[in-house]
Amino acid sequence: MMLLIDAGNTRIKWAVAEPGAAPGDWLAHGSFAHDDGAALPAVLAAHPGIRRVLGSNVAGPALGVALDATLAAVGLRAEWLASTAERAGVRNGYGEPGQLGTDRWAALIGARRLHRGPCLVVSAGTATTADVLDADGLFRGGVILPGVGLMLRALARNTAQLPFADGHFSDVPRNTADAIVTGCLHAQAGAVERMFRPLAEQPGALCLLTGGAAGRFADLLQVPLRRVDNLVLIGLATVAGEGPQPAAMG
Ligand SMILES: Nc1ncnc2c1ncn2[C@@H]1O[C@H](COP(=O)(O)OP(=O)(O)O)[C@@H](O)[C@H]1O
Ligand SMILES: CC(C)(COP(=O)(O)O)[C@@H](O)C(=O)NCCC(=O)O
Ligand SMILES: [K+]
Repeated sequence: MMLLIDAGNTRIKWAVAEPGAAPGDWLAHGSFAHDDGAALPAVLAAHPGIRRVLGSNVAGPALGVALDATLAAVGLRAEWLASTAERAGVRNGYGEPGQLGTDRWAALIGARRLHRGPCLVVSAGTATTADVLDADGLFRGGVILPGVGLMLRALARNTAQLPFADGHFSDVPRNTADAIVTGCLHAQAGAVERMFRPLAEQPGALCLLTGGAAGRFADLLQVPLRRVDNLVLIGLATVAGEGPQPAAMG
């Protein structure tokens, strides 16, 4: 039994799976806040059969140290994914491969497992990322923008008159809350659709959309779309299926 951990900037997602399980076929899964010190011990207590832990952490070394300490208390040592030049059939086109967020790297690996054609891998979390994956498994590059929640908070924090908006999408907004929410959702959907344009003419091109905020703008996207829960964890499970990590870090 293995534990997969996706530590993002807002929260930590986890899943327990048998080695070799189908993508997304978890025995259990969930999420917890960074400051919820009781959550991981509870997961470990509920699944005493865990023998291997694979993780991605983009939320900083302090969180990694805390997670490592909790795991060490039950005799486990996490293999933290590093972004490398090549892994599980995906080649990393970043100028410096190690600079790529490990959650993006894992999501690309998961996407390659789910779809063999050209793919735009979109992760809507704290930040939104849209990453171009070629049909032959080359990650060409991608974009990072503030996620939906961050965009909304930025407007509320940095203006005198704008509230934290709890509005709805509208074709032509006629109140402040709807104007803000609609603007932020257009920004997200627009970035995705613009990044998809170069792929659109290629046969089998698909946008894979994951992340906690995906539901806020999925319906707006005018691209061939597949929603996937926990694509990062699927990528980590794929890496686990390749055997021991070459360079475990953390
Ligand atoms: N239960 C939830 N807890 C926290 N964020 C949530 C929840 N449900 C949806 N969200 C949205 O999802 C975003 C976090 O998504 P997630 O993919 O977990 O991000 P990250 O990987 O950056 O931690 C939040 O910014 C928020 O907009
Ligand atoms: C872009 C990110 C902040 C996304 O983090 P998330 O929204 O998943 O918490 C993260 O992947 C990251 O810190 N990346 C490092 C820089 C890069 O990928 O180029
Ligand atoms: K993200």
